[in-house]
Amino acid sequence: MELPIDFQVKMQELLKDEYEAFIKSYEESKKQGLRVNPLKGSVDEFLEISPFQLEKIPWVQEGFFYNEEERPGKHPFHEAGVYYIQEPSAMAVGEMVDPKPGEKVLDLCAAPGGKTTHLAARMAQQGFLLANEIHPSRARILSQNIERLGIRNAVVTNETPKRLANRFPSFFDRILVDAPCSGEGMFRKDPEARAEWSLENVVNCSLRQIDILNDAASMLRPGGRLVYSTCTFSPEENEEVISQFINKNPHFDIEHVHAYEGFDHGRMAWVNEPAKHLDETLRLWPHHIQGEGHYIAVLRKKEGAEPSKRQYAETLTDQKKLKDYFQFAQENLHITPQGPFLLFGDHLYVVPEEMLSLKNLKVLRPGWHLGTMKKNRFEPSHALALSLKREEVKHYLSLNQDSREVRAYLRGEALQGAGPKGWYLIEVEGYAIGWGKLADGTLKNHFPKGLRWTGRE
Ligand SMILES: C[S@@+](CC[C@H](N)C(=O)[O-])C[C@H]1O[C@@H](n2cnc3c(N)ncnc32)[C@H](O)[C@@H]1O
Repeated sequence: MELPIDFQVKMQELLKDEYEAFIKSYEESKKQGLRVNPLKGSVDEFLEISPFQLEKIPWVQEGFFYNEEERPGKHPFHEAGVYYIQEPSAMAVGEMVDPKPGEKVLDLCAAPGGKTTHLAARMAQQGFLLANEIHPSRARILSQNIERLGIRNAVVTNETPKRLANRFPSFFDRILVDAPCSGEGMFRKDPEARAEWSLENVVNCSLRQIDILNDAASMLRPGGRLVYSTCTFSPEENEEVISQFINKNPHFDIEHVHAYEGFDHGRMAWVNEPAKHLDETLRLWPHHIQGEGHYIAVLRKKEGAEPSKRQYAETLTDQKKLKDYFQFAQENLHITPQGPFLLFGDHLYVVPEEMLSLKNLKVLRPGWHLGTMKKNRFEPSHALALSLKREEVKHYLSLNQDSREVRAYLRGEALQGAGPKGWYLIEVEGYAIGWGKLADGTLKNHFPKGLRWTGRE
């Protein structure tokens, strides 16, 4: 593998005796990982039917290594959001954020959603998760992944950190800044990261990271936890960013976190003015663990006063407008998702409790999308299907993972069905994968056109 020469020289100077082991790791193949989504079912349930050879990743509750020749991204389980494919080291970050159900959590640089979906798993559908991404096309992918994983309590925005900081001062219990970086830790995985790398870009990245971190810090409530992570090795983007930030913000401390076997610590000697406890931050090296390079710092804001005035989101008060929705729920569901409701055009959402007003912000998903108010009827959304369990619906059709029908459904074909008319939750091995609408023995396919397996087996 061809690595930039300046990068090699720099790493040799930094790592000295360790350099040889480090550079040798580039000859080994990268490790692949998937994280089971507990919002869909337990790890044990999945292991009983998993067609993949899995090996536990020690540092994450639901994480597994899988073999290179396996293709979990092309299995119907992927469409059902049963797992998220994620680089194993990256899974350590969500574990360090460690959000709890009911909290207010911000993922500031969130696309494509690896860490957001991990945070959502820990929050167990309770609380408010704001997932933000600055690039519009990446924000759309983030939003799709949130839908696929069946997450009910997330809002997706496409904003700059600055504009969010103005709206959410001292608000969140936990914030993740998974910062845009020079990507040195992904060289083994991503040829583009190798091609784009330069010493100058490392410096530019560090300047941007400081700005993002400052904005994030202002959105954290007193006593809250802020996690900063990168997938790069350069001290300028890691120990240096954290030292500069802590030295200028004495109301923040670096927290001690558990280091799993093979995890290393931030290097005091790599910066001029190291912050206190900088050696409590974590470094993950590809020659010490089965994963790519990462850096993680966990910070805590000291206790202090919180702002008293907040402008909360305006939600729907006149539920008469929702007659068709309630009728749909009565006919097809055993539950009736309750508000706070929000109508965004014709689209009906349930917004997370305690959500502030999003007026004038670019919002892709203001909450749990239930469906669309059509003329005299309600049409349930794909997001609703993917977030439902069998016991929550009146009708379902369960397909086998190897069946011809499941592939036909994913291609957008109609299926045969028998039973009362109505909306059927289509499942693969008990995991919801989309809607079908039954009439006269035919289940009309409602798997979204943009997601269909056209041209695929
Ligand atoms: C390391 S990636 C995030 C990966 C993501 N957290 C995950 O686990 O899937 C960093 C993200 O920051 C975004 N970004 C780029 N410039 C930014 C800026 N100035 N402010 C905030 N985010 C930015 C990038 O578009 C990118 O999606």
